[in-house]
Amino acid sequence: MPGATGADDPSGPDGPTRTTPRRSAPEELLAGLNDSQRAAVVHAGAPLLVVAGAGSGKTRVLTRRIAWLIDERRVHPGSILAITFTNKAAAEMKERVEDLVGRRARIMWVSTFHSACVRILRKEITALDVDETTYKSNFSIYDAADSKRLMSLVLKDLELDPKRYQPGAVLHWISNHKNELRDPEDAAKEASNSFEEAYASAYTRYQRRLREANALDFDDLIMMTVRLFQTLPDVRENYRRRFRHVLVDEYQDTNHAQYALIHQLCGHDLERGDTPGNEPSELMVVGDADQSIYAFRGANIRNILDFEKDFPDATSILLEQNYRSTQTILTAANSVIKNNAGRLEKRLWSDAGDGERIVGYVGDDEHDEARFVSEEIDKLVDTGRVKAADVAVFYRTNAQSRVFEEVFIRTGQPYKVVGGVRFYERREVRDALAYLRVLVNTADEISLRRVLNTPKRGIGDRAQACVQALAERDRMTFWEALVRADEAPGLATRSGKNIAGFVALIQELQSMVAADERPDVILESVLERSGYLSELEASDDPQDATRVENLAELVAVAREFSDDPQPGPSADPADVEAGIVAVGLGDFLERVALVADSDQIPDAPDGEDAGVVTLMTLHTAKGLEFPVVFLTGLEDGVFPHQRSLGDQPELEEERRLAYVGVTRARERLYISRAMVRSAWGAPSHNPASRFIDELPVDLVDWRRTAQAQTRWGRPDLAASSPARMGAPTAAGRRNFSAAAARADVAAKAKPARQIPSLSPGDRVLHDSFGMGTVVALEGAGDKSVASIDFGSDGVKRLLLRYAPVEKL
Ligand SMILES: Nc1ncnc2c1ncn2[C@@H]1O[C@H](COP(=O)(O)OP(=O)(O)OP(=O)(O)O)[C@@H](O)[C@H]1O
Ligand SMILES: [Mg+2]
Repeated sequence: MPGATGADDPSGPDGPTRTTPRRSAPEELLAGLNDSQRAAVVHAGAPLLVVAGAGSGKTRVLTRRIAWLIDERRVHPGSILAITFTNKAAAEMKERVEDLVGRRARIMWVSTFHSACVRILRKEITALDVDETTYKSNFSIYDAADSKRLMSLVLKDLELDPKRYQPGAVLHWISNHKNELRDPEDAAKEASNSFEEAYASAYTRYQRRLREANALDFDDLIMMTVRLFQTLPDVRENYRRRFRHVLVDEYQDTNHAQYALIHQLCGHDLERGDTPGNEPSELMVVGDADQSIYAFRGANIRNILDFEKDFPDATSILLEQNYRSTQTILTAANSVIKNNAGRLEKRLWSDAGDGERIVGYVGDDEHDEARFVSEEIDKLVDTGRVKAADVAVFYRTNAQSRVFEEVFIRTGQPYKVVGGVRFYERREVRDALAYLRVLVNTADEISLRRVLNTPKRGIGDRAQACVQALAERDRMTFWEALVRADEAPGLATRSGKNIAGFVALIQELQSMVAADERPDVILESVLERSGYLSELEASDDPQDATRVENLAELVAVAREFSDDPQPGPSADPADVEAGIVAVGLGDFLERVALVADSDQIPDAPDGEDAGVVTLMTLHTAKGLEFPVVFLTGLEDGVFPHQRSLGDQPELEEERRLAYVGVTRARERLYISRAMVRSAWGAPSHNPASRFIDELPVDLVDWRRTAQAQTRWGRPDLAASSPARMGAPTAAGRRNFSAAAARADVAAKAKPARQIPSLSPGDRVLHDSFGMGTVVALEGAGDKSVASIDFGSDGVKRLLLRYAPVEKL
């Protein structure tokens, strides 16, 4: 009887008393758990590792164990520390425990590593000596933007060339050191070239300025807590005595500093040996090495692989039944992840039945893909068995949300973007649009001021105040005053020069507008000539890479606008009738303003609206589950991400991300990709993601494949001859240019048929013969011939250059 295990546990501060009224019977706490799960819930003593694949109930077990500790083992809730990966997950866990054991659970610590450390440091930091002084307990916490501003000052102090030493890059380097618990001295010792020496001196100075500002950055929170425990054994002992139970969810994503923190808390004082009261705290960690997706933030998959080495007396429990997904979804996930080397094979199974097949779709472009997703959601909701809130749309990078947002805005489908700022609210998108607004309207002072010193070009607040004074004195606009800045009293010569440079930049760009240059071309020039783009590109900060992606997305929006001329939203009906279209920069801004405005509709509050579809990146999706999941943008170069294509470890991390994505789905999984996707420059034609190739063919029901496009493509695409553009029919008028221009783009982008690289045994899809298996190959390059077995159609020898076959 499992309940007996914990009944005599003496570790809780309350002792093994039986007088407290019990809220749940032991059987209630163990209901709905299988034997291995029960074993994990009731386990007492040695460190416990629960390793198991997605959806096997790790989080459920962790939550139940907390309830079990409180209810059955009489552990005081205040002596429990549970660590989750996000604050949202923490809130949910707390709520669930409260449901089980009542309000007394309120005082327990369920939080992220960062929040737990803040709480500890607020109390203890005054005791910690930091370079012969101390922090005050009301320290500030610097977010990424604050840290960056501070680093810019540091680099200026050190007279480091801002072109060679980007604040983001230096911070990223420092962050890596902090995650490894290396202080500035350690970093300096390790520096192997003058570049790193400069970084190390920036690190030293950055820490000093943080301390002077009584501020800590995010990584400091963990590092300082570890240092606190290392240097002040008394303080550490207090926390060891306090937290008799430490539980960590998503353990695979802890980095070294977090790992060290857990060790500090759960170790025991060797000097005192096995004396009473010196027992180590009970530790339980749960995780799945296959879901480790934060290596870029220093997460160390070894932490989970080495757990048994680090804690020699540890107990491991394996969970093998998946309760989340259908067998089809699970088989798909397993067959993707098994392509990673050096992992422990898991036998995850589900008795939820095979369920629906996976649905696949190949869009002409990303709009077609988004349209498919949106229509499919409508259909599902119409059946009455699925609510919009059951549906999640996942993508690899934030920028990809834009196309989905636009289609949902158009169709009136409420949606929320989780863990990301909506596209048109993003700082870089607003900056870029502010530049364009200035070009069209220099009187737009807000936009002008927004871009005046963005990127930094040495036009500070003082200089701006001088220009402002001139504008007021001579009653002109701020822009006019900028043009005549040399007359501004008190303006430093250097600032004057910088202002003149800015004015010249804007005037030069304005001449493009006057020459009716395409908005996308203007936007690209803005980003390049202003130095905005190069600053982001030179940065090592992953956030800046995201910004570059978002700007690429905005350029794509502008290019589409230019390629797809339509009457302006507020055009005169007579102009519309005459087919006059809006193509200028002003028209573009008008169109964007309207989309961006509907973008401001507030999110429906969580859980209150069954009609809201959830959009999020794959990284944000960790730990969650949805009845219906759309996994989009499955293209090599998108997902797996471009960066990872030539790099095995990075590619494996992308594959784990794919595993996370697939395993979020409970009942239905959709996978999709686009033939042509717009980003910088020409639309790119990405091959199918290798993760699609890794799925078993028979599990996917392709609603539309790459080849099918020519046969069953939309009629507007088939009729893509430019000659038809001039003579729209009345019915087709509103959209004629859209379809024609898009078809034109698609046609231009489609290269001559690519010869698929095949090997015997590969499954292929042929336009007329359907599914087949490659049996032999001969010849090379243009002369490659494949013998393909099409079942009842027999074996055919096909010249691959012409054969409409696609590798599956
Ligand atoms: N024994 C069980 N009986 C029925 N349902 C269960 C059982 N164990 C877990 N579940 C359900 O299965 C789903 C997945 O559980 P949970 O989220 O705890 O898995 P997990 O291992 O933490 O997954 P992930 O690796 O994605 O974080 C949840 O809906 C949970 O309620
Ligand atoms: Mg979980």
